Amino acid sequence: MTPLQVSLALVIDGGRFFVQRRDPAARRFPGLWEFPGGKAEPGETPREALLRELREELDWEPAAVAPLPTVTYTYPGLRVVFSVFACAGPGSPATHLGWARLTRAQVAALPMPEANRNLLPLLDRAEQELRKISAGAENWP
Ligand SMILES: Nc1nc2c([nH]c(=O)n2[C@H]2C[C@H](O)[C@@H](COP(=O)(O)OP(=O)(O)OP(=O)(O)O)O2)c(=O)[nH]1
Repeated sequence: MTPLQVSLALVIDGGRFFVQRRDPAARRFPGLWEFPGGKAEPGETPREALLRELREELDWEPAAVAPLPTVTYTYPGLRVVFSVFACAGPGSPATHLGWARLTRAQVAALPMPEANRNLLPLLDRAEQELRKISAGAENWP
């Protein structure tokens, strides 16, 4: 099974994570909550896919991006490799979907796709990794 390459953003502001609600009419995981991101296009690096998805989905560009460990998850008939990045920056993501900024505990209580349970440990590391790469950066925070 060729894995699907998906880039995801843990967008952090004030210790809270940005989540959005999938379309209730979506083919897969209708109405569940998720992190912004999506499938990489052929030839794209995970980071390029991330930045494109954030631009397309949220009209937003992060000022700081920190890579987190990759997570692989196998759904029935679908293997997904998640390239996860902690992101922060000024401005507000804009989406037509329902959205919220929530604490880690609130995110953990949301109905999300199965795979996301394996992403939760990364929420603890996200802020820490961002601080490391943003040390000295002017725009953040
Ligand atoms: N964006 C996002 N996708 C997720 C999360 N968790 C999770 O299992 N996924 C899955 C759903 C999709 O199969 C895939 C992301 O692909 P996508 O966002 O480009 O595609 P899509 O919603 O149109 O989904 P699909 O019907 O094409 O599979 O990863 C998550 O937190 N965020």
